[in-house]
Amino acid sequence: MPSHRRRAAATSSGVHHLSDDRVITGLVDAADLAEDDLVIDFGAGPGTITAPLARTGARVLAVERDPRFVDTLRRRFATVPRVSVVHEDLRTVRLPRRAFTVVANIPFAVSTPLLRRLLTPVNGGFSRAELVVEWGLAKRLTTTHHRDFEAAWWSCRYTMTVRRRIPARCFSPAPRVDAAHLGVRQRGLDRRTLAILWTLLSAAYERPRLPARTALNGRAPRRVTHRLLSEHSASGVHTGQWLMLAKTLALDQNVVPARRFR
Ligand SMILES: C[S@@+](CC[C@H](N)C(=O)[O-])C[C@H]1O[C@@H](n2cnc3c(N)ncnc32)[C@H](O)[C@@H]1O
Repeated sequence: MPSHRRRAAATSSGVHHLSDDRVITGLVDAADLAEDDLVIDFGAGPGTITAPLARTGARVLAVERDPRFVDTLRRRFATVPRVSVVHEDLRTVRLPRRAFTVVANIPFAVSTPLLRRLLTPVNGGFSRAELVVEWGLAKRLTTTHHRDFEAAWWSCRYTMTVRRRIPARCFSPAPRVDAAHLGVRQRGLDRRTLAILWTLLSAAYERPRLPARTALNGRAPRRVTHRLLSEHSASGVHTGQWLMLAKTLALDQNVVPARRFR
């Protein structure tokens, strides 16, 4: 699509295309894809990121909701068998069971629904991502203390790193706020540790005003929670402390995690 038409389409649909080649290259390079890896470009638009992803030799799923972009993508990649264009909503499209990577610049409004689909389940194929997200969201995700259960769960399961700040001028048209290139990698915790982690976090965040070690009474031995946690409530506990506690308890066969994971 010529750039003036892309700009017009973007403005009319409120989408912000990446227009800075260094940012696009940074996203694709950071994904470190090997031939035949599976990578998903959610919100592929006219193929800004799809094209360099395809050049890595990986197999690319370009997911796009807007039929005009879907037409563009189908024409542009008609002779590239490694690219499959999927005309679906990223919030509901079926996700692959085999291991996959995500590299995407999606509208800020659907960042959290997408993260929820990728980072919450324990059985999915998702392993890592290089994402463009709103700067404020990136800062909230990469802090070490979390106000809510969901963000705490994500940050215990995945390392999340701001690789760079992306100024608004790197998009066309420019959004009102800056963005971030966020890298996401699985920590590779085993299933029992994950189950215990879930049990601990849900119990502590259910009673957010209590010191976490009090909220955990009955879920974990007091001698361990009192040694590893201070008087802080759930949001005052560092991600590293949650991980240490879960790994310690995973070694104790008397600790039984919540039913959901058994
Ligand atoms: C910010 S643009 C990015 C386009 C391209 N990836 C780029 O970086 O230039 C976001 C794209 O996501 C698409 N989109 C928005 N909501 C979507 C949804 N729920 N499911 C799939 N695609 C969506 C828009 O149509 C648009 O093409």
